[in-house]
Amino acid sequence: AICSENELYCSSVFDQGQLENKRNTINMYQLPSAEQLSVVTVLSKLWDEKLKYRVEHGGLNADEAFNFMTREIDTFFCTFPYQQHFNLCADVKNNARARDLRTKGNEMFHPKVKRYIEAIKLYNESIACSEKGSEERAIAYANRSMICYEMHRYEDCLENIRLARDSNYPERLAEKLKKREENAKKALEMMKSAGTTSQARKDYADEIKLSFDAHENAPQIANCLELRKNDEFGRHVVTNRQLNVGDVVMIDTPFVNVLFDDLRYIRCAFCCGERLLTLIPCEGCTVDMYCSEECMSKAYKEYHRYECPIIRDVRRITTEYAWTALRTVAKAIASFDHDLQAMKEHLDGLDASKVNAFTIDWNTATSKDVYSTMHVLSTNQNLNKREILTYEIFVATLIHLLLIQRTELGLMCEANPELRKLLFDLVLHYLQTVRNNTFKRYFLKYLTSQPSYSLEGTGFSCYPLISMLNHSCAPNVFNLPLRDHRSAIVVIHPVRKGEQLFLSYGNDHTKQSRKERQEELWETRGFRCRCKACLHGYPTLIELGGARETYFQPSRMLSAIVMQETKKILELASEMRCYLNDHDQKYPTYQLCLTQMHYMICLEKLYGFTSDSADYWKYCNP
Ligand SMILES: C[S@@+](CC[C@H](N)C(=O)[O-])C[C@H]1O[C@@H](n2cnc3c(N)ncnc32)[C@H](O)[C@@H]1O
Repeated sequence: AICSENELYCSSVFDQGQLENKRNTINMYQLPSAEQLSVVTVLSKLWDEKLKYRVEHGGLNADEAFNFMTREIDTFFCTFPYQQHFNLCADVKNNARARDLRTKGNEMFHPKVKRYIEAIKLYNESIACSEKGSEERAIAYANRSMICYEMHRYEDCLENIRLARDSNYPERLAEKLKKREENAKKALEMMKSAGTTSQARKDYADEIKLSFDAHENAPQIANCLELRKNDEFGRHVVTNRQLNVGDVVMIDTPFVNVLFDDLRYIRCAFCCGERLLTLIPCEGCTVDMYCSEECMSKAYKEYHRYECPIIRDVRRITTEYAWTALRTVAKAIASFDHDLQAMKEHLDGLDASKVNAFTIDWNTATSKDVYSTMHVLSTNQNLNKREILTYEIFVATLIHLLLIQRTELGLMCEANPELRKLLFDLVLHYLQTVRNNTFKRYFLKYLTSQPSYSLEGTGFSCYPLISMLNHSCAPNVFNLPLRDHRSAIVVIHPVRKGEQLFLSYGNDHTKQSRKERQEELWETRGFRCRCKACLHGYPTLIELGGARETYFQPSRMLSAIVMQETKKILELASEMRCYLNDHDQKYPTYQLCLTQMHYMICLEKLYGFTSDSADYWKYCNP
């Protein structure tokens, strides 16, 4: 209903061409759904009617414009029926919906269909929607055990049987479950005596380590790295010794991590591990699922108590950037033992010019110290287009209202306007830092159609140390997400003593033209790139002579590497490393660029997340 109402609303305000323009203007937020679009369209109307005219014709300076926009948006929320318009409502468990989802799962499980992975995802959603201790939940667990059995995952099958019983599995069906349990135990015994295991077998390299001694105050940084500052790049990291391809110079732990929506019923919301056969639900919302009670309790303690009552609405109507900002606020408040006043005093005394991830002593750092390094990340607010800033104020106002209305923060701020304002400032601040300092994490997803793997996003992460690295469209280091949540910075192009380390923020000269990169970085991150590739006009891979198919079919390129055993990939990576070190002066050539890409894929396979799905498909249809 909201979609058609919204389209109706839009068509009364804009013609189709204008509407397209609005969508494009804010396309860096990658707004895919009609519900998210409705935020943009409401905002567009507001922007066109009031803000744009005043901001552009009112002769307002930056501060005045900011205050004017904040006031106007505030007034808008006081008068506009936004609750109905955005269909905002508390997230409650719903057994009828859980039953519907389970029925759809059963259709996927049917012997003629056998789409087990789809069935499991539907059962997981059904479990997330069902009430605690309900028959709906118990049956969904039992159905999941049935699929585990079919996939020869007997330990997971037994775990689901246990979960079903704990959730009051109905007596009338108990016999069926008992039989399955006996069969699973027998099959497991047989496997054990045959020396095989029913669970997925993993083939990974040993844990990655720093290639040099660590900094005295920071065990996660090689002691050759130094933080500098200049007008051109702001803060940046240089090396005081030569670095070669393969050197590992940082291993950073993200301050926040969010999982993308399409993985919600496949991976743990806290540790991001792929656990689709045994996920358990948060009891407060229908959004997050976890691999264990331990992850669930850590998530709740670290951030979820503030997210739980609002996350479904926030996810529905905003974007990944907004969820990441919300999580940052929640984690920040938790770092101060949920004492907003203490947090305010800390922030009032914080000298942002003196604090960063290189100045604190990580050996003794408290959660407040770590939080401070996040708080001082750059925002580029001065460079932001006014329209983007308006969008951010709009989303911050919406999230702030939801936090006040539905979480314990409402009570904390009730009698204290200063704390209420602090909360708004924090949401807006993190919306801006997140856009500037967030990095996408990847995993190798199994593709049944090839069969092979492709690199897919798992979610967003924001790091204290990695955020000090600037961008280059021809980067010399690579951000490698590790399986334990952390990320390693690995050299992919030799860096001479005194030179700066550069990451790619996702815009590489091999894939995009200079114009495309410049525009995208300006739109999404708010800066004009002045890297070597932009200054010297480095060509794309296709311009360098690459065959179109090789480039546009990365999965084929991947399969040759990724389907190999770990030992073989280690050998390949070693050969590639030598080639990249020996020929760096010739960069960029087709062979060097391609080898660099292949080298990064080897690292992903050796140290990153790989989809477990490869192990399931032989028992079912894609
Ligand atoms: C993740 S932060 C990097 C650290 C940042 N220099 C600082 O002082 O906090 C990203 C910001 O650094 C600046 N930056 C990064 N790469 C750049 C580049 N190639 N050219 C110009 N500015 C860049 C931009 O302001 C960008 O928004």
